[in-house]
Amino acid sequence: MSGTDAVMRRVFAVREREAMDAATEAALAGLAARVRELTEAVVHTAVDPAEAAAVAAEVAALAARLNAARRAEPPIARIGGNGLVRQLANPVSGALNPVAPPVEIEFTPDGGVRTAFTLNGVYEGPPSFVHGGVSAMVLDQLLGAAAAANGTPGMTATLELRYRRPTPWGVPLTATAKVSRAEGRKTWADAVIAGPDGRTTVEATAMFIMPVGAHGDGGSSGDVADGDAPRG
Ligand SMILES: CCCCCCCC/C=C\CCCCCCCC(=O)SCCNC(=O)CCNC(=O)[C@H](O)C(C)(C)COP(=O)(O)OP(=O)(O)OC[C@H]1O[C@@H](n2cnc3c(N)ncnc32)[C@H](O)[C@@H]1OP(=O)(O)O
Repeated sequence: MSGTDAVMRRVFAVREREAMDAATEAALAGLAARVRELTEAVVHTAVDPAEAAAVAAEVAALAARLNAARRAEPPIARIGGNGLVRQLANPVSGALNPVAPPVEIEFTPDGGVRTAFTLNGVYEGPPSFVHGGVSAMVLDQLLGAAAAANGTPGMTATLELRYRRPTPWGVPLTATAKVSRAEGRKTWADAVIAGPDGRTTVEATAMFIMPVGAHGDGGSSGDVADGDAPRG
């Protein structure tokens, strides 16, 4: 069992949530994808006020249909049979969360992580560019995944950002992250986002700390971290 698996067992399996079956997961991922389209349509629509009000009433009715059966907490899925879980509604990478772009993170052979993604106008900050807080959110997740890939996951303790150039929305972006150092409960990692021309737009450095409860003292941190478990 890897170090990450061990932490996952201690931290994420603490509070039992009912795991979702694959068929429900696929159906809800499809729903979330349509809601992303809806959100994008809401941001860009130029319909008249009466039409906007009519659509609002339909959307309210749809929310009521979904609320007819509610989970108390966001959904998880089990990985294998050993208590490991994956958070399906993570706000960065969760396929079941319409707020997530989603950013799909791959683990690379060099021990780091990478992703190729596009952010649409929903994530605009300065006109025609991505909101800096959205870039920070993507980088926090990516850096956290790099720490996990290194077998030394943790909670974000510090996150430092250097915005070198504006990040455009609506074009293909790439991002990578890798651990630079791990010492005791602390792990440092670096990440960058690059535009379509390959030039860096944002650089980030983070330090993650593994909570004491997750460090084999038999206790628990009492809650589920907002990470998304590595696939597989
Ligand atoms: C947990 C396991 C996760 C597992 C994940 C597995 C799979 C993942 C897969 C896929 C990717 C996941 C991607 C996730 C991405 C998103 C992550 C987030 O958004 S996390 C939410 C935001 N962060 C918080 O809310 C933290 C809030 N803070 C805390 O919970 C604590 O402060 C914590 C755990 C960070 C530290 O608490 P203490 O009680 O363990 O720390 P003390 O024992 O006081 O200090 C230990 C050492 O660390 C330093 N330290 C503590 N906090 C520091 C800080 N904020 N900055 C700098 N140094 C700090 C101290 O000075 C001390 O240093 P000296 O050993 O004396 O040298």
